[in-house]
Amino acid sequence: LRVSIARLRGPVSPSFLYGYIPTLVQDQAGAKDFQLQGTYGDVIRIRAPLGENRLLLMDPKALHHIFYNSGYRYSKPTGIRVILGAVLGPGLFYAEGEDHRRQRNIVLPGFGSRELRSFVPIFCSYASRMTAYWRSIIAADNSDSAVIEVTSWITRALLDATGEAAFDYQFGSLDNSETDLAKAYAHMALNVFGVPSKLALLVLCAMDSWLPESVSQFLTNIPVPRLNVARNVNTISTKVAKGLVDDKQALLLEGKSNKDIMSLLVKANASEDRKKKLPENELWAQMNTIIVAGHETTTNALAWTLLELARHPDVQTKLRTEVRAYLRKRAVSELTADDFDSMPYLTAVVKESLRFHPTLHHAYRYACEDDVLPLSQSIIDVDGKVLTEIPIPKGTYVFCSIAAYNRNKEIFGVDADLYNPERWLEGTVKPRNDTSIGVYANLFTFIGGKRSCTGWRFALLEMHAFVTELVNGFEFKLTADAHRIRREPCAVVTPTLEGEVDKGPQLKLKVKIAS
Ligand code: HEM
Repeated sequence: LRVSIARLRGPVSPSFLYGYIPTLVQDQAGAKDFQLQGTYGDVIRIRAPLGENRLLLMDPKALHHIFYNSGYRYSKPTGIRVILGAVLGPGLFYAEGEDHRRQRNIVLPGFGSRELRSFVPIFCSYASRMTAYWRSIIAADNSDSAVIEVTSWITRALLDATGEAAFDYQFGSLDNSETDLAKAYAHMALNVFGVPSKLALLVLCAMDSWLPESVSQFLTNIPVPRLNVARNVNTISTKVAKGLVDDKQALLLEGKSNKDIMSLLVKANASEDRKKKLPENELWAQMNTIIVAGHETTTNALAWTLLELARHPDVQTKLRTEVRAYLRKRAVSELTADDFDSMPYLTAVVKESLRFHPTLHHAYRYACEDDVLPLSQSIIDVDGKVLTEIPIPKGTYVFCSIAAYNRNKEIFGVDADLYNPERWLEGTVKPRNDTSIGVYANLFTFIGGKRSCTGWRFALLEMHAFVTELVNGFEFKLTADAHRIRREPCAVVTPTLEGEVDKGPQLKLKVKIAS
């Protein structure tokens, strides 16, 4: 098969030096993907700096091949990896190949369904503590409503919930936003990964495609503001992690040990079996990884859910009616995971929010060997040749578009571009089959295969707990500046306000005590 990815169709590059990369990544998350998908289909050639060809991919079969059939033959690109390594250390996000397999086998048992279901009371309790603060803000206004910037509250509630569930540790950031850890994490994604300048993108592309890994590693030591933030987060969170590990080790020596994820990791660290062992730096890195992967992602997933509820009052009312009818009938003080499963519209709203606003809009992959990608639908290249598969040379960089896959009309229905939870109840979504992607509901949101999100059940339980508490207690309405809300691409898709991006994450909603 004699085709080169250079002959695939794609947008014209505005610059030889920078290629199309700034246009792709400086726009709002997913915006260019949706536009290009409409013009070129599910496989798009993107020019990178100096004429390099990359792929923007949303074809289901090709993505299934990369994530399910290829083992570790597609790795994370070096630039992204070494920066993640600088923030989080050599944990799951950073590791590749055998290191990754070993780490994942040790970490996964902590994320089993039974273990996580036992965390539901913790999630419900932090949701209710957060809403108690909201009630006092509203009461202080002497009214029945107030405008609240919801992301700063949710992020602290989830930092605390993650700390208690995963590490049996109280971060206390809901009660005190000035703790070192809460301060380090505030705005971290935006400050490290927020829209980079053209020059920064050029350096990142060089790290990904041309420079040896050792040089890229060295470059992460350069004292520029973004990397200073990354290193600062790593220093502070590693200090907390070391303290925690010492505490858990002391408990273990006394023969006491808890069921939280950290206790499990510390036990693994004490193992004599090399395959089950995590060296200490990897142990600290897992904690950093779980905190960052755990709370930034779910915070934004919840923020986008509240925004869509404010945009769709009919959905919000229907959801509140279901939740209240169920809570009245159940009349218990503590909800369980089974209770969430008994509210189908709640689950439909959560699924639709995760589909429409995947918190990570791209997964970045790099072909470590020559390969051939099978396609769901044939494509036509610039020479008019019909292709049913495409050869991928070693070293090809692939932007796997989670955002665009989640809007595939064959899978999610002809109105996939609209927010509509009913699709999950009306049987519109194609049932899962052998070539489906994703660990949950046919969604690519948590990706799939060997590197799928380990915390997807954790996130779902948190989302169900928080949405139940929030819609039961409050009505959400848009404020006058809602038209300025941006889907800011900064590793996780974060709401910001046009013209005020430098102020950090912002989602202001009118929050009214629900009648
Ligand atoms: C709505 C919330 C969440 C979303 C959308 C999400 C999404 C993702 C995605 C897309 C990846 C793969 C990234 C890649 O390989 O390029 C990932 C990995 C990961 N996630 Fe999540 N995540 C969420 C919540 C969580 C939570 C709550 C935790 C832990 C408490 C967690 C822990 C992890 C870890 C440890 C990895 C690395 C897995 C590996 O490489 O083996 N995530 N997540």
